[in-house]
Amino acid sequence: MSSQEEGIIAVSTAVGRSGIGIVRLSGSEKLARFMLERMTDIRNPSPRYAHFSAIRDQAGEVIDRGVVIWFKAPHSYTGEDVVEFQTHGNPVIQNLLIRSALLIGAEAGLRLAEPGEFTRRAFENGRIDLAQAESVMDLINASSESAVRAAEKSLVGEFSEKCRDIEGKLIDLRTHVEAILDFPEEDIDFIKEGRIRERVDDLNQRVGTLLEQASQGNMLREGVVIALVGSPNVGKSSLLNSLSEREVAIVTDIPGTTRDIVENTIIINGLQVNLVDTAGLRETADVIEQAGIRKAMGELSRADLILHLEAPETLDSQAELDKIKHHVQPGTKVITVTNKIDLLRDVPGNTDSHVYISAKTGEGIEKLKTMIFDAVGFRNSVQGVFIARRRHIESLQKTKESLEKVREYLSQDQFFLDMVAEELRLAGVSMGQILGEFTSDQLLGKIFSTFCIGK
Ligand SMILES: Nc1nc2c(c(=O)[nH]1)N(C=O)[C@@H](CNc1ccc(C(=O)N[C@@H](CCC(=O)O)C(=O)O)cc1)CN2
Ligand SMILES: Nc1nc2c(ncn2[C@@H]2O[C@H](COP(=O)(O)OP(=O)(O)OP(=O)(O)O)[C@@H](O)[C@H]2O)c(=O)[nH]1
Repeated sequence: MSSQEEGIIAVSTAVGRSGIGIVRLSGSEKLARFMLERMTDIRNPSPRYAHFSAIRDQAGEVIDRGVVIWFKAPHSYTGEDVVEFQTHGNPVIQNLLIRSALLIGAEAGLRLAEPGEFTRRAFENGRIDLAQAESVMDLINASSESAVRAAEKSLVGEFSEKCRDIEGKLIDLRTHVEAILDFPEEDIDFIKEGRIRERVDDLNQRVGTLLEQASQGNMLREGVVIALVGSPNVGKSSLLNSLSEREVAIVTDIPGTTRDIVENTIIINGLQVNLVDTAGLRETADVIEQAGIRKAMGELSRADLILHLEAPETLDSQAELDKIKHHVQPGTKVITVTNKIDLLRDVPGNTDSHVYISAKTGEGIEKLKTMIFDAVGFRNSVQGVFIARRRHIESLQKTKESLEKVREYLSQDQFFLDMVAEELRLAGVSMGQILGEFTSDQLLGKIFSTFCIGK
């Protein structure tokens, strides 16, 4: 286990006042013991024992009394020696503690941690792979219960395990193919009887399933953007509330209530939906409103779906819809929603792109949810969703492309086994990239720099 020369320290809990706040440091055993001796009254530290002790500054003055835990390498989060100072949650205490720790420990190689550096060390020490490291941050940022569950699965390594399994199978298969290349007479049946084909198909299917689960996971992570189009008073805020798992918007009967709320995030059955309310997009001379409009326009261009909301008394919003369509990607799906059907005597039947609802009574809301999920490709019934990132999806797609190429080679009467082997190698490399096996320092830097300090 490569223990680094430098030790790092940071506040690991949210900065602010709270019941308890944790400052932690990670480094060599020598540093950990030295810091414990200088900053606490603990004389015989036991690993993983919650010592209650005074925590002292460089002059021996008590800063606070709290729980101090020493995690002895390799049994810690980073795989190095870790010391946690669990104090009262006050930023003044934490600053004092860190300042003293740096004064005491700088010569022994202690410095402030950079964002994500604890987790980066955990990765570099082989405690977790890159996909797991990324899921730590995804877990912290998860905004729905489904996203938390999916991130937790990735963090314990369920996603990584599937990737590693596929990577291993790709290597086995390539090794086999290369052996045949070297000794053609050895296992010609392997090719003739199509057993190689079987294994490629099996792998392709596994990658496909994983790609589906990862895509769902990425949607849980990033959410989707929905543009809401509709005349004043059609019931946008009411719709938002009935779609949402909690009350979000203010409902009034004064037209124009939502004028300056241009964005709203709601959770629908675990999916984070960023709703851009285009009511705010009316032409205006107001500078502040214009700024809000520009922001909304930026969001709009990424819209995955347009919800076009009408009410029986305002079936005239076609022009507005046409205007919005100019600002989104061509081909963005549109669902027309007629609200307030509780006021109608006859309600027309739903179609694939038109649904009749009442935000007031809740009628049609479930149907609308289903239509939204269909339109954006979210299936909250998919089992075993892992939190995943675009980076992972791209790697899985590359693996799939390579496997498709192999299938194509194999379907020809004559093919070159070395080309098959090479494509299998490429497929394996793509899988390894998910786990961080061949990741450049530059990419690692980029990934960990988006973490918070102390993580
Ligand atoms: N107080 C505290 N809570 C925390 C963390 C922490 O660092 N400190 N974590 C930080 O993110 C998370 C938990 N992550 C952790 C991961 C591994 C180990 C650890 O000591 N692992 C040892 C022992 C395992 C065992 O006893 O079974 C090991 O893996 O060998 C600790 C925390 C969330 N809660
Ligand atoms: N009968 C009936 N009234 C509704 C329904 N949905 C909303 N309303 C009423 O319509 C009025 C406007 O609803 P809001 O949700 O504030 O409409 P809005 O589109 O957000 O309005 P602005 O943002 O102000 O343009 C309120 O009085 C609601 O109670 C519905 O399904 N049936």
